[in-house]
Amino acid sequence: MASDSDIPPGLGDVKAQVYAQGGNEHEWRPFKHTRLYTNAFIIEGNKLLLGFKKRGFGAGLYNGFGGKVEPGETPAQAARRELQEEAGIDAPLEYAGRLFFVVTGVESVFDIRIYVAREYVGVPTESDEMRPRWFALSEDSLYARRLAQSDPQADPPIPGQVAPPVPSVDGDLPDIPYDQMWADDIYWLPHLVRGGCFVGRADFDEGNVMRRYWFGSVPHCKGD
Ligand SMILES: Nc1[nH]c(=O)nc2c1ncn2[C@H]1C[C@H](O)[C@@H](COP(=O)(O)OP(=O)(O)OP(=O)(O)O)O1
Repeated sequence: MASDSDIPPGLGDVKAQVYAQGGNEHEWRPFKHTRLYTNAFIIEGNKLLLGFKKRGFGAGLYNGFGGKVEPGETPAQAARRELQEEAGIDAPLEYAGRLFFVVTGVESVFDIRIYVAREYVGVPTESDEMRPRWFALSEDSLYARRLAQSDPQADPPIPGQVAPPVPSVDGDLPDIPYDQMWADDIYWLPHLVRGGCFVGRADFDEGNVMRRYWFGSVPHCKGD
């Protein structure tokens, strides 16, 4: 387990096993305000549903479905509402992790609760904010890309990384578009897909560049 002094400020009292970190020559940025957000991912068999963000923060990138937790809501309630609003579907979302992002030019810090479901009800439907699209979830696409992009000093081997490609039933679906996603996603999405729980922080410079980052796995998923 990472010692308390390794856990980045903002993540609270958490016991985590670090599996990726970088930019340690930089200090973590100080922050004043945090704001709660959600982000939800749907996995169906060997497919992952993402949304192309059409407007607002992160426009032009693929991501899960989510947004701000409104007053009076729990994060779990907000996650379900946002999934309905942005993708037109309902799902039994389960907590998977917590991510903390400090972004240049954004005054409050993103404190994001991540959720996942392996079933859903309804038909994924384009909204004003998001255009849903399925991507292929093969071991090959997840881990080969992660290996290719990871910082060699940071990543201990993860079981499954060198698994041969898994034939996809939906063979014509595109691979997960990590080059059109937030730079942190490649570090934790593979954990989410495998059913793991995680915590992490990244401080961003302009242009989707992580200045300092830290991701760890946690043994039990505890969230609200
Ligand atoms: N570095 C990052 N990596 C990532 O994967 N998701 C991030 C991220 N930084 C922010 N997000 C997510 C959190 C959240 O789901 C979304 C930002 O929320 P939005 O901008 O969609 O919220 P809005 O202000 O539109 O909220 P609503 O109006 O409540 O939908 O982007």
